[in-house]
Amino acid sequence: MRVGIGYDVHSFVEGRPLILGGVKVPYHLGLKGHSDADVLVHAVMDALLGAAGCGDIGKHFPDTDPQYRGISSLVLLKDVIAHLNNLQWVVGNVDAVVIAQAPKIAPYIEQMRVNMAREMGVATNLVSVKATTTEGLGFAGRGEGISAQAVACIYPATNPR
Ligand SMILES: Nc1ccn([C@@H]2O[C@H](COP(=O)(O)O)[C@@H](O)[C@H]2O)c(=O)n1
Ligand SMILES: C[C@@]1(CO)OP(=O)(O)OP(=O)(O)OC[C@H]1O
Repeated sequence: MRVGIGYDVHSFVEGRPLILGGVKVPYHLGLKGHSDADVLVHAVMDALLGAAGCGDIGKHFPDTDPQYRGISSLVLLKDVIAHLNNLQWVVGNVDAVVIAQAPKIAPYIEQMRVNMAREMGVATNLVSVKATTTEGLGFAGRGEGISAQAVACIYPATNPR
């Protein structure tokens, strides 16, 4: 069994949708990025890649490559899983936290779990998403952006538990 950690931050901008866990969350601001800037999926991918010792998303999907401009991060997540499966790793579970002062994301968390679990080919109960504010402190508290942290556990395909 191996574990990995992921962390990502994106700043708010006007004129883009806010995509978290593949869900379009209603809000007057979106996140800035080369892809759809889905900070939650990015943290999850980095945790998975880290567990397998395979670097990070910037290595696999460079933000200088036009093919990733505006891409859904769920597509990239599916690619990360294919990469891990090729190396004979299977996902045990993922746990993540979204750190945002606003908007309130609790109503959308179940759909985020469903979306990510579908792309990962695992049961929804193996994908956990939580949310917290920072009680007004720091960049998240000032409403400048959103961060996400994730941990992932992977197993050898030959010994999945
Ligand atoms: N962007 C967020 C932040 C938090 N939540 C939910 O609210 C609960 C209370 O958050 P605190 O930071 O005050 O502890 C938290 O447990 C989340 O369920 C949210 O939905 N969206
Ligand atoms: C996801 C990628 C894809 O080009 O672009 P961004 O949306 O800018 O996201 P970031 O978290 O900066 O990671 C880099 C890239 O892999």
